[in-house]
Amino acid sequence: MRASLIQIGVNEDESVDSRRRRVASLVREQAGADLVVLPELWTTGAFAFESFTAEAEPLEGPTFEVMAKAASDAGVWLHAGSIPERDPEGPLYNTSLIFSPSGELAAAYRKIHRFGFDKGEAVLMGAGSELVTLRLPETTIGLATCYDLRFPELFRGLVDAGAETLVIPAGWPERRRAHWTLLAQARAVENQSYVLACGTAGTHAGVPQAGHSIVVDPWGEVLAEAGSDEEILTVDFDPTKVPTTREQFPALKDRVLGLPTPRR
Ligand SMILES: O=C(O)CCC(=O)C(=O)O
Repeated sequence: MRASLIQIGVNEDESVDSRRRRVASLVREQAGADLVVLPELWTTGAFAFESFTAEAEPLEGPTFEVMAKAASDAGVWLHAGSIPERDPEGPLYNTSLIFSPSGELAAAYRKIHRFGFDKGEAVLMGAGSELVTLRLPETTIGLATCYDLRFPELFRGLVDAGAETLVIPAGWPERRRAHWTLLAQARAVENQSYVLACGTAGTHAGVPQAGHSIVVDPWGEVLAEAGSDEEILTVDFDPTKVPTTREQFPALKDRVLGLPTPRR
């Protein structure tokens, strides 16, 4: 299976519309890949809090339209990263969109763990509440977004729901790049799954981005890693390695569920 992670740069000197068009043409160039992945909130930048409200769009808004077409033009499964979604009856959400090769919306995932503690995304957006997996022809993907990477229980839930390949768009800052790489490998090893984590390049809202998109196999080996600049990271991987790894080293079967919480 071939995946292309498009690590685009988000810089304020490019309008959201031009970026949409540019990204769509990069997606089209990936014809021949099975799965294409984009970063988190790439229309605005994950740290451009001030733009979230102005640039928020309905699920089936301009990004949806352009990305659905790009997926069908390229004939690829497209994880179109996430958008600031405006729910007509609720708050904004950080929502990932996945399109089939015919341009149909196949899944949407609202980020569960919002980043920022008492500011930014954590106060501007609502929290998703549903785990999302999706069967592709060769693997079942499980969805998570950026800060979610810090919460192993989410990934256990995805594995219980059948996930074999964990796909994680992000706008992870350079300052904590070591955590990004370490956690991507940890999630792969502990869940005996592939991890496809697509970061952002450039600097937006004064926050230098880590880039370093990464693909890790179920044994924890890094198959490919990008640098900090714009880059398309293309990798061929064998999805059958997930069941093989889980069979040959069946640690997931040794989980002890429902451990009592310690007394304080
Ligand atoms: O957890 C981190 O260090 C970064 C998370 C983040 O930037 C995000 O979720 O947007």
